[in-house]
Amino acid sequence: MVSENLTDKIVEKVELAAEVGAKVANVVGNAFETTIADVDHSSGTEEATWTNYFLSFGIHFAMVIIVILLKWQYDRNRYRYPKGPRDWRHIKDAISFHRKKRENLLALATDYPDSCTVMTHVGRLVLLNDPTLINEIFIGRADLVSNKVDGYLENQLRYKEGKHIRTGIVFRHQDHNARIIHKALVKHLDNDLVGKRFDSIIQDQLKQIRLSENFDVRRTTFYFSVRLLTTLTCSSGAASTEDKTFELFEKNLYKISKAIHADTFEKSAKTMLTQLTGLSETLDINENVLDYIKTWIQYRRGESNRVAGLSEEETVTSTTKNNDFLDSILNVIDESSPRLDEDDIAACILDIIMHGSEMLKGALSWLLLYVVKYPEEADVCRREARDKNYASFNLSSAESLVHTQAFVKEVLRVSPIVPVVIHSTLEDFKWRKFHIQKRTQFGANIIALHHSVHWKDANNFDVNRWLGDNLSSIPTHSYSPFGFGPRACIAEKHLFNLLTGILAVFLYHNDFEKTGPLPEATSGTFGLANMPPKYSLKATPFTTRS
Ligand code: HEM
Repeated sequence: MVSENLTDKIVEKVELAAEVGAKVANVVGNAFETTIADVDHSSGTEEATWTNYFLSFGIHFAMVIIVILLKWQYDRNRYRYPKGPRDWRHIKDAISFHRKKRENLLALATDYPDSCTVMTHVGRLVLLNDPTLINEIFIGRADLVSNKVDGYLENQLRYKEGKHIRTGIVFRHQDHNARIIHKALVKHLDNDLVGKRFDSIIQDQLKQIRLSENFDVRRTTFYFSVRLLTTLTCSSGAASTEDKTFELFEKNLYKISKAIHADTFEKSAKTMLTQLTGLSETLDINENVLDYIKTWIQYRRGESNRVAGLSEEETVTSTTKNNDFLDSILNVIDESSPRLDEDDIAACILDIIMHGSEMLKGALSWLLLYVVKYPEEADVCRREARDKNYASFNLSSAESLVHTQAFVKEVLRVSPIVPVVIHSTLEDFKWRKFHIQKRTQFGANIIALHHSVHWKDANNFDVNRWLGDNLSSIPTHSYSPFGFGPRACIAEKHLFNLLTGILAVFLYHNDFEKTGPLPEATSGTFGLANMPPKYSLKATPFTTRS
C-alpha cells in the first residue's frame, strides 16, 4: 500500500516535471519565434542587434537551466538512497562536514544507526553505520565497488582515460590485476619477509631514527616510515637511502603527504581546478617522484636482463635475488591481463610506499601521543618490554608483549588512522530497497563502529578491555582498523605485532616527555586519514643504544 502510494507520487512528480518542462519549452519556443520574427533585417540598427543577442543568450541560458533541472528531477525519482541530512537545507552542515568530521560521524551513527546519505564537499556519500551493512557492501559486493574514490589522490589524474588500470591503493578496481598483485604482496610478506629479513630491516631503521630533545613527532615518524617502506619495496642499489636524490624524493613525498590528506573544501576546489586546467603543484611533484621510481624499475630490469643474458630468448622480467615488493610485482607481470606496463608498476610502487608510510606515521604518532597522555599505562608497557628483554625488534616475540599489544589495540580503537573506508561504485545497482547510482561513494564508518553502543564505556581509553577475561566482552564485527574483505590491508595479519614491537623498542630505550601543550585525542586532522595535529616531544635515552 505504502509503496503504491509512493509509486503514484513519483509518477505524479515526473508527470508534473514533464508538464512544466513542456510548458516552459512552449514559452521559450514562442519567445524564440517572436525574437526571430521581431528582427527586422532591413533596418540593421545596432540597438536591435544587441537586444537580440542578449535575448538569444538569455533563452539559451534558460534552456540549459531547464535541462539541468529536468535531469535533476529525473535522477531524484530514478535513484533511491538511504535517508539522511542530504538536501540543500543542510548545505551548511555539508560544507562544515570535514571540519567537525569526528563529531559528525559519531552523531550521524546515533541518528541513523543503519545507514544514511550525506552530501559532503566531495559529493554524495552513503555512510554505513551498521556492521552487517558494511559487510554486505565491502565484502559481499566488493566486485562492484572500486577501491578508491576518484580524484582523491591527485596522481590518479595522470592516468589516461580509458586505460584499464589506474592507480589507487593499490588499484582502484577489484579486477584480475588488483587481485594478483594483492595476492603477490601478501605472499611476499608472509613467505619472504616475516621470520626472515623483516626483523633486521626494521631494527636497522630503528637504530637510525633520530629522537632528540625536541622532535616533531609526525615528521620523525614519517621519515622513519618512508625509509622502512622504501627498503622493503626496492632494496637494490638504485634506491640508496644515502644519496641526495633520495633526500629530494623523501622531501617530495612529505609535500604530497601533506597535500593528499587535507580533506577540506579548499582542497576539493583545487582538485577541480586541476581537473580543468591540468595545472597543479602536487601533480608536478608527483611526476618527479614517479620518474624517480621508474629509474629503480629500469635499473632492476637492466639487472634482470644481465642475468637473462644467459638465455637470450627468455624474456625474464625479474630475478628473485632482491626479494622485495618490487620483485613480487615484477614476478606476476606474465599473469597480468592487460599486461602491466612501467607506468602501472611505478604507480603501484608509489602507492605502497605512500600508503605504508602514511599509515605507519599516523599509528606511531598516535601511539606516542597516548604514551605521554597516559604515562602510567606507558610505564606498564615499558616494564613489560624490560621483563621480556625486548631491546631490539622481533616480530614473533612481540606477540608475548600482552599489555603493549593491548595498548596498541586501544589506541587504534579510539583513534583509527582510517576513520571512514571509502570505496565508490562502478555501476548502477539495486541494493535492499535502494537504487544506487554509478560512482556513488560508500563509506564504512569505522570511527562509529569503534564507539558503538556494543562497547562498554566506548569513550574511555581503557587498555584493560583487551586483557584477560575482559576480552570476552569485546563486541564482534565492531573493530576494523585495517579495512575489510578482499581489499583489506595486505599487512593486516602482522600490523599489531609490528606496531607493538616498534613501540616496545621505543619505550625500552627512551623516556618521552611533553615539551608543550599536547593536542587532544579528538582533535586529529581528520582528512582521508586521521592524524594527530603537529606536536613535539622530548626523548631521553636511558642507556646507549644497542
Ligand atoms: C598502521 C598501519 C596501517 C594501517 C592502519 C593500514 C590500513 C589500511 C586500510 C584501512 C586499507 C584498506 C583501504 C581501502 O579499502 O580503501 C589498507 C590497504 C592496503 N594496505 Fe595498509 N595499512 C597500514 C600499513 C600498511 C603497510 C605497512 C603496508 C605495506 C607494507 C600496507 C599496504 C597496503 C596495501 C598494498 C593495501 C591495498 C590492498 C588492496 O587494495 O588490495 N599497509 N591498509
